[in-house]
Amino acid sequence: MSKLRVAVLGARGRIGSEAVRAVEAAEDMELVAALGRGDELSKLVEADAQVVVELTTPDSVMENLEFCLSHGVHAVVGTTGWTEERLARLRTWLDASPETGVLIAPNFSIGAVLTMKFAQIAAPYFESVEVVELHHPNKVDAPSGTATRTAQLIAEARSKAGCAPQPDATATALDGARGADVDGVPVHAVRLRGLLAHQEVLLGGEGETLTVRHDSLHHSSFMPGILLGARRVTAAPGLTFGLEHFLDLG
Ligand SMILES: NC(=O)C1=CN([C@@H]2O[C@H](COP(=O)(O)OP(=O)(O)OC[C@H]3O[C@@H](n4cnc5c(N)ncnc54)[C@H](OP(=O)(O)O)[C@@H]3O)[C@@H](O)[C@H]2O)C=CC1
Ligand SMILES: O=C(O)C1=N[C@H](C(=O)O)C[C@H](O)C1
Repeated sequence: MSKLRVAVLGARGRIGSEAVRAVEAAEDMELVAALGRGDELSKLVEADAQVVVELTTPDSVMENLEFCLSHGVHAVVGTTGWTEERLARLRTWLDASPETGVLIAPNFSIGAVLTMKFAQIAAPYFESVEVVELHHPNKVDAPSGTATRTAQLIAEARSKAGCAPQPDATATALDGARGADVDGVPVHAVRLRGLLAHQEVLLGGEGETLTVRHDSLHHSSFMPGILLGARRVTAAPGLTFGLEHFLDLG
């Protein structure tokens, strides 16, 4: 059987360099290009890449995806910075390339995907829910894509269940003290040397609390998800948002 022809964009970055090694080690894949900032995207076409793994930065990802979709190259995207406006632009490119698939995964690690699922299940049963994400201090954005997605899923679950807004009697506060408000869910971002990528979802009800915590201790935690995404995206035209859809978690 022929090998899947995979290219990595952001190949010299923290996660990109780990992805290069993972693709090279995968028996069913061939690494056909490993590009960094400044490299010509035309190399993707010259290398006849079937799938691009996009692990660059929020300021680069849109241009890269526009190129991929206009050349019928499927994409597995880990880069953060997704807004409704960006997703709408991506959908117009996908409409023009209906056989091409894009997976955007806020987080490729199985534990983080399950954290989001568990938080979604638990959120309607507690009065209060807050998200705390903790990352290395070189991370470019805050809050993390994972925390934003977690808060959105929590808010959706609570709205569907008809939950009241969360209690919070704060009358005065320093700016930022209550975190960022993502659809009514407070999200707090910690940046600390020594950490990699961690998240806690804190849920509170009368006389009890529940904490769902996940820790990515090494970039290797993201690799099985990236490889799964690359294997599945070629048969999933259009936009898939969240690795859970390829894990049959709904
Ligand atoms: N979904 C997930 O599971 C995960 C997602 N991420 C996300 O992945 C992204 C990258 O994170 P991280 O590796 O830590 O960041 P890094 O800054 O270490 O890596 C980004 C790399 O992309 C390069 N780059 C920038 N623009 C381009 C371009 N146009 N073409 C090719 N390469 C480019 C950068 O080059 P230069 O340094 O020269 O600018 C850099 O080498 C972030 O958005 C992060 O949040 C990270 C981990 C897991
Ligand atoms: O920049 C990182 O490191 C990570 N970024 C992603 C995010 O913003 O959620 C995934 C993970 O948290 C690591």
